[in-house]
Amino acid sequence: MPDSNHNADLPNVVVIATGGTIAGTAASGDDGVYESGKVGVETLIQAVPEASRIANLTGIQIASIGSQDMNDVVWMQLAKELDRALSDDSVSGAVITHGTDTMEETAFFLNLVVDSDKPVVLTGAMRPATALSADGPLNLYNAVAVAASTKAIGHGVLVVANDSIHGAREVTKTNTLTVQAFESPNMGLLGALHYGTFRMFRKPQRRHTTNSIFSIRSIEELPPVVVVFAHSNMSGDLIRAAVAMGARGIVLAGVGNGNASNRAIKAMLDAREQGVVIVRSTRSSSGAVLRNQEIDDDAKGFVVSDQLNPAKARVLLQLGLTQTDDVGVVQDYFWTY
Ligand SMILES: NC(=O)CC[C@H](N)C(=O)O
Repeated sequence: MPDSNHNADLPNVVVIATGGTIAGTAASGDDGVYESGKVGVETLIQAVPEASRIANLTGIQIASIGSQDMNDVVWMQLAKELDRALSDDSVSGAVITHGTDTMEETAFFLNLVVDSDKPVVLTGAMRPATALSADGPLNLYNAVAVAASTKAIGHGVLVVANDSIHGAREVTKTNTLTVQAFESPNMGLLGALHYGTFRMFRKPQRRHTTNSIFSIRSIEELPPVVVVFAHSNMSGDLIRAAVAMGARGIVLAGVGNGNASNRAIKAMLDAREQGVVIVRSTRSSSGAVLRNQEIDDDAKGFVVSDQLNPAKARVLLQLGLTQTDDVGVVQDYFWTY
């Protein structure tokens, strides 16, 4: 890995690029219309020479996609490449550049399948590389600072954006446009940054990385799991369609306490009879869905998502179904991860 610019006194950090706005380009600095994933990893690294003063950076390009196109195949590649990189004793940590839209899902997936306590930091940008006041360069610099530091060891996979350090389990995208696009609604931040200097406030309580039973070394593919969004006048049609297309799990983005219309609940019970695992999550942006609140989960055989939003509940259910479809065991995963 070492090249002519290698500085033996600095930590080595791998930068794995997947695309997103951080690598996006527009026709001019004030153009909000842009294409994701146009700039390669070497250009991204060269655009932030300050980052190469805090770590030796090695770039790996995994994909060049907007994260709306992120999928299980890229996840497998990404997690296996990350696992390989972190197994190298000379590597201190990794940064993954990623579109912001589904960053929280990829972060949570990696948090559960990567078997290393070295810092893994996802970052991205809300403004393309060519924009006025692009936010990507400082986000990348900050992400490298965290990935290079022993202070970030053992905190699970992190998301760094806009001077904040979030945990993979809690972080969610809460704004479609502004640079302050991420929050951790139930728990708050894990740490805060100021031009690469940072403090960690706490460690995540739930199991992750080296403490997780899921491992990328034993997973080749993930089972089909879909999210169905609840709303007024909801029928059971989409739940029946999910079963017909072969879903092994369905996450309900329920109203309030993870609820849905009688017709939808009836379709969920029919799905259960066919062995489909049902997880009740919520479309509300904070709080938890707990067992037997409004709905008798014990009698119906449903699982509740605790604090995981529907997108993250989908990730844990996919991983859970690689091990079992026993709803008691799956429920335990939702209490512990
Ligand atoms: N700001 C962004 O990164 C969003 C761009 C794109 N939709 C993506 O998620 O990659």
